[in-house]
Amino acid sequence: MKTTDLVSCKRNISNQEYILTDGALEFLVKLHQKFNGRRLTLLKDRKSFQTRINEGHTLSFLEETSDIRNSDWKIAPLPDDLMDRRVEITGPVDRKMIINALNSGANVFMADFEDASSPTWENMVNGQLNLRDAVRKQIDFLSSNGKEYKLNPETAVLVVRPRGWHLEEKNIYVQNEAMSASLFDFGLYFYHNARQLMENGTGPYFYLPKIEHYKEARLWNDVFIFAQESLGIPIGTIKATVLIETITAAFEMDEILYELKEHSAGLNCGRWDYIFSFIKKFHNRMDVIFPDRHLVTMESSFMRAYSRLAIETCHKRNAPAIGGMAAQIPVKNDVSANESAFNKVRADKEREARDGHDGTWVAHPGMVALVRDVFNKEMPTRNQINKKLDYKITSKDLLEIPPGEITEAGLRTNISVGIEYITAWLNGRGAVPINNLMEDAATAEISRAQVWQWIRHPKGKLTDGRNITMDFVNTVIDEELDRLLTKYDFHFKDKFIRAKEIFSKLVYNEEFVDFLTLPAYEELVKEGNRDAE
Ligand SMILES: CC(=O)SCCNC(=O)CCNC(=O)[C@H](O)C(C)(C)COP(=O)(O)OP(=O)(O)OC[C@H]1O[C@@H](n2cnc3c(N)ncnc32)[C@H](O)[C@@H]1OP(=O)(O)O
Ligand SMILES: O=CC(=O)O
Ligand SMILES: [Mg+2]
Repeated sequence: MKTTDLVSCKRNISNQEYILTDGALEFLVKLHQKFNGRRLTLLKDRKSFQTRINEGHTLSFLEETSDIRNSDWKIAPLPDDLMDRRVEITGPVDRKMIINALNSGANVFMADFEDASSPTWENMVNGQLNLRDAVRKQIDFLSSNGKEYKLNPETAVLVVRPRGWHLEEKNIYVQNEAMSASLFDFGLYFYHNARQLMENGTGPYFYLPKIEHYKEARLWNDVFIFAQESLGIPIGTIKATVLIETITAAFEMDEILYELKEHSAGLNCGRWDYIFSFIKKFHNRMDVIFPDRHLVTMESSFMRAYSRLAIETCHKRNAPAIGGMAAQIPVKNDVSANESAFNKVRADKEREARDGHDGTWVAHPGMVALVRDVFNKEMPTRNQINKKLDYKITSKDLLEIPPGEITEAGLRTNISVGIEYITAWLNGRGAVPINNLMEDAATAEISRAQVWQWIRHPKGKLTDGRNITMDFVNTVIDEELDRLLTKYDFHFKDKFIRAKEIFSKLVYNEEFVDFLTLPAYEELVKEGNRDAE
């Protein structure tokens, strides 16, 4: 039996044969056979740890790894093209957006299979095809309005973010198991492009999302070693930046850098998932409740503490600490709202640069020049890793609850944004502008998690004293759905209704659902299968 006979592909779309070649499938099978068991065990560990937290266990820095925190070690030296990352643009793996992002003037482009992408089979396969073409500098695009897109001579350094460990790619089965989405995204990009990237003078670079424990970073490191050995590429060629975007990972920053040290390209503050993770991990705790979403900002003391701890930890280990995403994007046809959006992004980036970040993320090409100017002023050198800091952050600082009120407007926004975002996701878009803000899977997670918590928490009351009951939420969901249907002139009505059902289940389900993308993905798979019939 050939190795490729072990794989079955549930969907068939044009051109997938250029990505799912026999060699690539063989590589995916090997990754699956070697690492999927460990992935599943680590996911079980996440569940048992959640049970412990539900029973009252609080987070603290780990005893078992104190040697790693207290001893002197550094990550391996970084390649030259990762030394200056002052502006990093992110975006989905859409063909036009890849070209725009690579041409945007940013130092780095993070091509995102994760928070910014809806994982339809079409998006995932075409994303791989687009990246393959981009790496070979053979990517172009003609839009329906006749605008032509091609790469500039100088482009951003490409970094790819595969999906997180919790997700599966249900269109690919190895024997009777669905493939891990992380191994699928990583494996295909690495297999097709690692050598070409090296010939281009760069390398296979990754962002790693939603890690909850240092052993999950160890798993990635072992995947990297195996992948490099399999293709005969020197160990340490892969470089990966880990997003610190779960509350548990905030207590294990040193450990995560240590696990990946020959492959590490530092840490990034994934602020939106971090807020979500805090609410999720402590959803059962009566001393934890967050106010309206817009009141939880990087100025909130627990968020400032976390980003400062990331910077301090990285610099101690000679690693870059990259800042996060301000959600403001340029506002069309409203000069003062546009100015306000730019001012907010400027203030956010000034704080990050002054605190010691070595670069940061932007959501939109229109923000690149602004953020570059801020970092040029605040950071005249290629990075500021040499700035060794001692912010003296404690567990208590990381766990401080942000103060503030819960309002009816805040509840309505969460419900409306949640339903509108899930609708876009079911339509194949993973990042969308809503109310002049970038919304993606991470920001939408906060919205639905807050509604779940406010319904159940004794302090889940509006400022005027009304309780946030299921009945009240139900009424608001119906009203917001009607408003959305009218706003979109009843286009995508079926999708809105499906999104409302998914959102409602997420907030009514007694057990907190780990990720909204899990039930929403089931819907995508069902729809894909229907289309294929
Ligand atoms: C929490 C996190 O994980 S953050 C990281 C994940 N999230 C993201 O990456 C979101 C990235 N940003 C985006 O997807 C987009 O900016 C959105 C959805 C927020 C707004 O997109 P749009 O409504 O299309 O913006 P807008 O109409 O102003 O775009 C103007 C042009 O800029 C392009 N553009 C906008 N954002 C990007 C981007 N991030 N990358 C590349 N091109 C972009 C558009 O494609 C458009 O190009 P065109 O003029 O050639 O047609
Ligand atoms: O991935 C980034 C985040 O903020 O979440
Ligand atoms: Mg995230």
